[in-house]
Amino acid sequence: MSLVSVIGAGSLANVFANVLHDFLPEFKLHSVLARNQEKAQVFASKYNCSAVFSFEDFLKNAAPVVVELAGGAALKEYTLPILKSGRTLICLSSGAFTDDAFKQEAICTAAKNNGRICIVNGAIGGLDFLQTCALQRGASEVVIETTKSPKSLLGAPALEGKTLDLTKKMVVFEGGVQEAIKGFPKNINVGVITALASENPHTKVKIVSDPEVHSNTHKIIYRSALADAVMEFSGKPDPANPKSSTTAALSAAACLKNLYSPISFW
Ligand SMILES: NC(=O)C1=CN([C@@H]2O[C@H](COP(=O)(O)OP(=O)(O)OC[C@H]3O[C@@H](n4cnc5c(N)ncnc54)[C@H](O)[C@@H]3O)[C@@H](O)[C@H]2O)C=CC1
Ligand SMILES: O=C([O-])CC(=O)C(=O)O
Repeated sequence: MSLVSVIGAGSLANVFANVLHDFLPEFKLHSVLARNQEKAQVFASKYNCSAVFSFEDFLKNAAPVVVELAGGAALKEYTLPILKSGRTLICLSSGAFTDDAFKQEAICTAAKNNGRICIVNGAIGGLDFLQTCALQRGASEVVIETTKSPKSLLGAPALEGKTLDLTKKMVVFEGGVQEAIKGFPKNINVGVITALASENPHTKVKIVSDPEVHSNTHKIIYRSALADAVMEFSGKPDPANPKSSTTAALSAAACLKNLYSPISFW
């Protein structure tokens, strides 16, 4: 049985733990690092793992694979020490890697210490295709259009002081990935990973608020001399947190499964 530790005891961490418990009995949750003590105790007793509240204590005893399901700030704070300890870090809040200096330091730290960073597909798919095409570079266009209901977008820093029309479809953002993740840190990690996997820093992001939708939809348009693709992913918002699609947590579980499996799908 392989052990895994998680950072965060929120919506996606619970989905992840459930999937492990119900469908991947070859894995056992070892520990959870959390901020909210009450949530963490409930999580720890439900999934029979230990709850830890200090990162230093967590790192001393963490499993060889750590899964981040906590947010960009947490990922930035914990990535380097986790990699220095030679562990594998599976991460969801990959928007943190728009900071190029941080990304390069993480890669160097992983390389030096036999650590590993796995950026998962999260709420989308197709990172394999984008990375495959990036081997010959030169994408002429990469666009991601994300559509969510207003309640999935509310609370985003970019919307502060603005009125979001709760009755009409509207474009709430158009621009680059850097600006997008700053303005919508809990909504557009998928935009960052699209840009990273396609190695296209000019990836364009459009975010649409649509009161009529009941899914989080991400449409990726990729064009290059080598191949064109249109990929659209529509996932149900997690009932506990409508900002996040439930499949994002499943994607971390699938990544974990691939890490240990004699057969993997790339
Ligand atoms: N790549 C992707 O496709 C997606 C990525 N995400 C990322 O996953 C994150 C988690 O999503 P949810 O579970 O829905 O959010 P959530 O808000 O339900 O849960 C996050 C949990 O992490 C905890 N947390 C925050 N900072 C922490 C820290 N420094 N140490 C320990 N715990 C900490 C919070 O207390 C909270 O319980 C999102 O913030 C987002 O960055 C979410 C959806 C899709
Ligand atoms: O869950 C989703 O649909 C996408 C998301 O929040 C993100 O990429 O941050």
